[in-house]
Amino acid sequence: MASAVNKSVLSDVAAEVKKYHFPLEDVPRLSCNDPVVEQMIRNEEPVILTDTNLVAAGMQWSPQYLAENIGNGLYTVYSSKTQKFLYYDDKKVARVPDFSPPTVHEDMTFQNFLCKVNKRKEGDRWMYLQQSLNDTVGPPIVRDFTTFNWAWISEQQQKNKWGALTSNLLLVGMDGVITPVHYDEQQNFFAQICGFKRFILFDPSMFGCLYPYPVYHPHDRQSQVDFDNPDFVRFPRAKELRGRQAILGPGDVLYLPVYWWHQVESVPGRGMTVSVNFWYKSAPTEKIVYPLKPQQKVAMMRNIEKMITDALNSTEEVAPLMQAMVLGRYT
Ligand SMILES: O=C(O)C(=O)C[C@H](CCCc1ccccc1)C(=O)O
Ligand SMILES: [Zn+2]
Repeated sequence: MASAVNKSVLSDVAAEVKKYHFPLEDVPRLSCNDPVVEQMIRNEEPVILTDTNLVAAGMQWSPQYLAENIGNGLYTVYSSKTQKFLYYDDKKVARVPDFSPPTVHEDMTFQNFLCKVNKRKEGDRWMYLQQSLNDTVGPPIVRDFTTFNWAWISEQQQKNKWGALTSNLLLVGMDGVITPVHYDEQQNFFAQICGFKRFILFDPSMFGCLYPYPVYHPHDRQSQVDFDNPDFVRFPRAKELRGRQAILGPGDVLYLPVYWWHQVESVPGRGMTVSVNFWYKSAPTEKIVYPLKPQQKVAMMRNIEKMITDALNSTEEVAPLMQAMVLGRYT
């Protein structure tokens, strides 16, 4: 089945995207009927699926269509002085005294968001609407939502023993916006509807090269490494990074396995992007099998960090204690 996005457009987009200091290999683009796909999802390997028809009627969700049909509910719109939208957890801001949020978010109607985007001038803040779909959306959107390919995605959920669908995040970005490299703790089927998104992916074993913020920090799960200006003094192992790239066009779906690092770029010059993700709780670990998977080691490190921080009841004492435990003893 011909993939919805044609190959020559994809190679044009591939030539346009930014180059970074690390090598990238292409993520395979396969039909969801290809038997290899089932194995890749089972093995938690990223793969682009070209013909799931996952969002079905949602393929008509252009920014204009959404403005006309989504109703007058309020949506969370992030704005940033730069193209980067480094996510932060509001609930953890209090614990880091001099934390200055890199973005601000404001609730507004979809129509107001689109109006602000259309009249934005050079030098104005960049804007990115990121909102979980809920029942406040207008009836046409609810109807489109029911046409999603729930049979197919529920089959993936069951076959891989994933937990519940936790949310569908609606993402509407100006072209050029970037979500810097981070990992999530959920399985993700990411559906691209409008425009082109370039994913840079790193497998979970690269945790040591990406230097995530402390777990208690508002930027928990985000890397401290700035790909546009990597500080190889503070983060020397960033030099060892080797990644994968997935360029998604309208109709493409990326299977993004839990704990896999990803940076998401709305390709400049290719129009506003509209995407919907499907976040699922990951399968519970039934039986511990050795050697442990990198994902399990990341989960362990997170638990240990939380335990030590809570037990010390102070963030300043975490590093000295862990250094005393390891330096000169295990290194
Ligand atoms: O679907 C995913 O996982 C993505 O990262 C998609 C990404 C926006 C996600 C925003 C976000 C980042 C961290 C925590 C919660 C929300 C994009 O498409 O720009
Ligand atoms: Zn993410």
